[in-house]
Amino acid sequence: MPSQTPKRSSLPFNRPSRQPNSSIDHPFNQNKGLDPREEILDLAPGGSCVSKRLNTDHSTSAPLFFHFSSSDCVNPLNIALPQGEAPALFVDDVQKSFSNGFDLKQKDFETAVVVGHKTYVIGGTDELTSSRVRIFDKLTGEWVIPTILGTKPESLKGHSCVLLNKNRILIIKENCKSNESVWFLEVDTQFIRDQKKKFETEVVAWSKGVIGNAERPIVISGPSGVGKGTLINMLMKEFPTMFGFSVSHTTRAPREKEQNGVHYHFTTHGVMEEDIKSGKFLEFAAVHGNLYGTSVEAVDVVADAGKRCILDIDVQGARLVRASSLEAIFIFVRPPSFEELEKRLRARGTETEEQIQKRLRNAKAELEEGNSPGLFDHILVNDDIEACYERLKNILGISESMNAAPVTASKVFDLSVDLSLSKINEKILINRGDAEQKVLDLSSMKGGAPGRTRGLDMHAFDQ
Ligand SMILES: Nc1ncnc2c1ncn2[C@@H]1O[C@H](COP(=O)(O)OP(=O)(O)OP(=O)(O)O)[C@@H](O)[C@H]1O
Ligand SMILES: Nc1nc2c(ncn2[C@@H]2O[C@H](COP(=O)(O)O)[C@@H](O)[C@H]2O)c(=O)[nH]1
Repeated sequence: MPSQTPKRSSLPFNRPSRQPNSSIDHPFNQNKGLDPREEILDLAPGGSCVSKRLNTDHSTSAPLFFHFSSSDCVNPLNIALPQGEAPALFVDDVQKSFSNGFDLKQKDFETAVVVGHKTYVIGGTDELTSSRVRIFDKLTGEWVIPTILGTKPESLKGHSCVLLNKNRILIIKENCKSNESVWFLEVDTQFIRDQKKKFETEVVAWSKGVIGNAERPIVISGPSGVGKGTLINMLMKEFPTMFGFSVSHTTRAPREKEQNGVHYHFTTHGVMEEDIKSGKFLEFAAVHGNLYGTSVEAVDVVADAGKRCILDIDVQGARLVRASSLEAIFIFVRPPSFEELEKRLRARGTETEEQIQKRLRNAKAELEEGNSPGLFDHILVNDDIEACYERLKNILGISESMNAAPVTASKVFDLSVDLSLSKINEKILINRGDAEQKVLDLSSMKGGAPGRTRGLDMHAFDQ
């Protein structure tokens, strides 16, 4: 993959490429983040609801602890909890009645969290199974393997969990850097409820937590040939550390000089349809006779690189993203006239006459759609390219001086083994054995599965 964004003049088309090691932020979530009517955490101050493996030494008989010590973490077994120390249960025990107390067994790398009548068991006994998810349904007495959406953590060997607002489980990975440690498993958010209807199965979805304040992604739409790609390339060239391009999938054939994985992920109808069915796409649409779509991963890659994500998608796709709550800024680019649009499309020389006619027919409908109330936040007329680019930068609130400014990265901590968590309102206290306690602040949390959960802050306890 080339390490440079192709220069505008170097390609007969101007679709930007993804810049390796550049980025943006965010995935969206289809449930528009948390429902503002719901509290993120509903425990009384000082309450805790923690599930963790007590000992991370794989070679020893380490018991798995489930703590039931608040109303937020339902005790499905109706065990009378003693004052003080919480009871220790084990994953294998979940399906038993527990009428005679607790059977103590070892299970490495597994934790369990109870949500209503379901117990979510996260992890397994080895590297391969360490991020699997199983559900024990107390009503049916059966184990269920759910459909799992989103990008899962590579390995969860050693982790602690806490239930948030009865709809998502916060998982802190042990023994890694803080920027890799925060994960969410959504179990009953609006997104999960929608997906359950679609898949007609149990569904859970992973979402990686992003520490720091990522800027809103940018969706740029407009008719073919209007200059979207040209403007995006200018932005990425001037601000290479600030923006990253969401590389779409398409079933159209590559143009000369277009590279797979850089300008598009070129694929076939069959493969793309399968991927759509399995929930890999944030949005997709049939455009000019081909399928185009933005995968969840395409946006995540940019977010993970710490950059602001730019999506170049058609109006149908913009509508879907608007509904999905990516919480993006939506910009529609118009040509100064229809004649000028046709001139640019022909001058680009990338389409056959038949394709140009099709694109021009579709442009008429898109120009109408661009006026739809509530869809686009900004309309840009691309007359003179330099003037239009200046207006785009104004919309995004950026100036040349920002280019020199260092990217402010959140401080990264090492998270040791043997963590324990407690939650106090919207803050999670991370106890790290002898090391300094950390606080994970969820009060500005946004986004969520199937993409990233953003707006998190982690700092030392006394800050
Ligand atoms: N303001 C402008 N004035 C004149 N030509 C322009 C202007 N903006 C872009 N162009 C040219 O118009 C052609 C189409 O631009 P571009 O490829 O960026 O369009 P696009 O909107 O990304 O198209 P598509 O949706 O098909 O990818 C290119 O050859 C580009 O150099
Ligand atoms: N809905 C989506 N539309 C997309 C996506 N990627 C590109 N596009 C739009 O398709 C047309 C044609 O692009 P071209 O590269 O064949 O000229 C253009 O309007 C793009 O904005 C996508 O992922 N989803």
